[in-house]
Amino acid sequence: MSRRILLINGPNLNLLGTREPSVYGSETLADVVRIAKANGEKLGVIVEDYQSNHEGGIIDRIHRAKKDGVKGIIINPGAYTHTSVAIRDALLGTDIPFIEVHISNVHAREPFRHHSYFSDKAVATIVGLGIKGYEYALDFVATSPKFA
Ligand SMILES: O=C(O)[C@]1(O)C[C@H](CCCOc2ccccc2)[C@@H](O)[C@H](O)C1
Repeated sequence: MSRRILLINGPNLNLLGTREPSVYGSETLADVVRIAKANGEKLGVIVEDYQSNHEGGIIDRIHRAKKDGVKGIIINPGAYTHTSVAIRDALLGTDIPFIEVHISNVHAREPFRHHSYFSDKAVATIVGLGIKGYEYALDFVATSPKFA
């Protein structure tokens, strides 16, 4: 059975491509998802996607992932990166390994973006590579024994 991978994007990432192209590029979230699903086909994995502007919605989707047999999560928590113990707890509670992705280099931005509630528990954190970061994350999640 194909490995199931869940791609989660947090608040405001639905605005990708519409504002701040110098920071986040001009591609849209639909582009990110389309590319991920296409790459998933090539890699022999199933990519499910979810985006929410609401913390509880993200938490509920993470809870469902365990029941759904998801083997790996790729998450860009958006601004919840810097605030959400609740989403951290949901991820840890599922025992599903995850990779954290940020489009921008958060470490080169405002100080409040330098801390993540996720990085210390992530298998890896990819920052500053634009939407390519999602592709690199998927390549790893799809092939690493850490996500088998
Ligand atoms: O660099 C990233 O991927 C971020 O997770 C993006 C978040 C912002 C989500 C995207 O917000 C947009 C707002 C307007 C236009 C496009 C994106 C930001 O709060 C994090 O610090 C870093």
